Amino acid sequence: MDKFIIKGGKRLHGEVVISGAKNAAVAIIPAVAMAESPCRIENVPNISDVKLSARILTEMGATVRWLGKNTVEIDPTTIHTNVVPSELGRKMRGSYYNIGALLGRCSKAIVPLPGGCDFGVRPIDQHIKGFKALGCTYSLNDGMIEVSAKELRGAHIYLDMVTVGATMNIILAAVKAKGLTVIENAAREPHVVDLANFLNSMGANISGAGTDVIKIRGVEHLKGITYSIIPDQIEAGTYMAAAAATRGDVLVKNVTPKHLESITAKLMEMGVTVVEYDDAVRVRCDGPLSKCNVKTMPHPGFPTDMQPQIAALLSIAQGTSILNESVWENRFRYVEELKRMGAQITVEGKSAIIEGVEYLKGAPVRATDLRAGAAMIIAGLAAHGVTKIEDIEHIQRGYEDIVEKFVGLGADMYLMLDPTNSDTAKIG
Ligand SMILES: CC(=O)N[C@H]1[C@@H](OP(=O)(O)OP(=O)(O)OC[C@H]2O[C@@H](n3ccc(=O)[nH]c3=O)[C@H](O)[C@@H]2O)O[C@H](CO)[C@@H](O)[C@@H]1O
Ligand SMILES: C=C(OP(=O)(O)O)C(=O)O
Repeated sequence: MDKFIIKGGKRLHGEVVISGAKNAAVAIIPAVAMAESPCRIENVPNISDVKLSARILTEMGATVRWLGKNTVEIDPTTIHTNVVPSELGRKMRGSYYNIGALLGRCSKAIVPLPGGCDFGVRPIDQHIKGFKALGCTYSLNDGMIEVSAKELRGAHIYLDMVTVGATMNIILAAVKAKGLTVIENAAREPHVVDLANFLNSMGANISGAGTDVIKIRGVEHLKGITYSIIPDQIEAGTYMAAAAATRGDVLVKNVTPKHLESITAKLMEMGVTVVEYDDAVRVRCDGPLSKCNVKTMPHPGFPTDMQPQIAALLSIAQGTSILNESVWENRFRYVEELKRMGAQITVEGKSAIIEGVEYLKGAPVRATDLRAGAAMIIAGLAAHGVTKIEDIEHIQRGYEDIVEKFVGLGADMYLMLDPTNSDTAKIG
């Protein structure tokens, strides 16, 4: 089993360049299927979820060419099927965006139930409700979702809860539907806006992305374009938290500071200095961290995808902090791992009560999911002694060159390859 080995206690310093946003890329790549000519996508994060998204299109007949590490050219005109291969689609969450994109392309999609991080039940009923409102029929056969329509028609859709996935999937399905679609109670995350900007550049007519009412007027044609994906808010937040945890001084480059405001606000409440520039933030921490209460919320609230990382930080802050998870039923599985390192955390329902300790101690731990893994890295970097992190394939779903980036900041960290693991080569 491949592992990350971290010898803690090094103060991070220097500069780190943030990659493109995973949760934008995994929607934009399937969306290319609707274009009538090739698209070139730039600032694509080189991570396993994105490689899978591209492989799905390749398997469906698209011509996919990587031009270097972070640019991909996709010719969708050769796609010859509306079926997403089950063994690929099941491995990631964002594969569900193939439903909306294939509906837009050919009014029919057969896509496996998606995978992704395990937070308990992750329903997609709001996606289905949206597709039905647009005139689709739906069935589930052998783990494959089948959605089709004779003709997609615009509709007024009220989402029962703020959901990123349903908002983006309905946008995709509605872009070429006849007439006007209105999504109420829409998600406002930066990746929702990025998808809408991408589609509008192709010729779509979407307004209101970034607010809770999004209007989509159907168009007949979408053209191929060149587009650059926004920086990853969560990757940036992870390096910000790591800088704070190690009492470091790090310039986090290629970010949109506006997208980081909720994270910046909490770090500052903890006593960290954060200076914003046009497309960078400098994070410096000299003294002890103070306790702070955090509640995760849909954007512009504090992102749930930063919840484990902030827990690692609060574990070594002075005083008792309350961390409340309001998006997912069960996103505290990593707490048992942090406790192996000496963290004092009690979970009560959807809250974690964190009593800060003076320092954590290195230990063998598991990355129970993607951001849980990021939290283990932050804890390991700040801890006394050596931390060995297993199940790192979760981390590689969402962080490009994570070892190289942390080593560039002065971390003592390396990837220990398991020679018997044949998947290692594929992660790349
Ligand atoms: C690939 C991707 O972009 N993943 C992100 C996306 O996941 P994902 O799109 O799966 O998350 P949602 O925003 O849809 O889920 C938010 C909440 O709504 C509930 N819900 C959602 C859909 C639905 O049909 N029914 C329903 O009940 C979920 O159980 C959850 O409690 O947004 C989450 C919330 O920011 C992030 O943690 C994930 O990183
Ligand atoms: C939960 C996440 O991803 P996914 O929805 O792809 O599992 C995440 O990015 O933190």
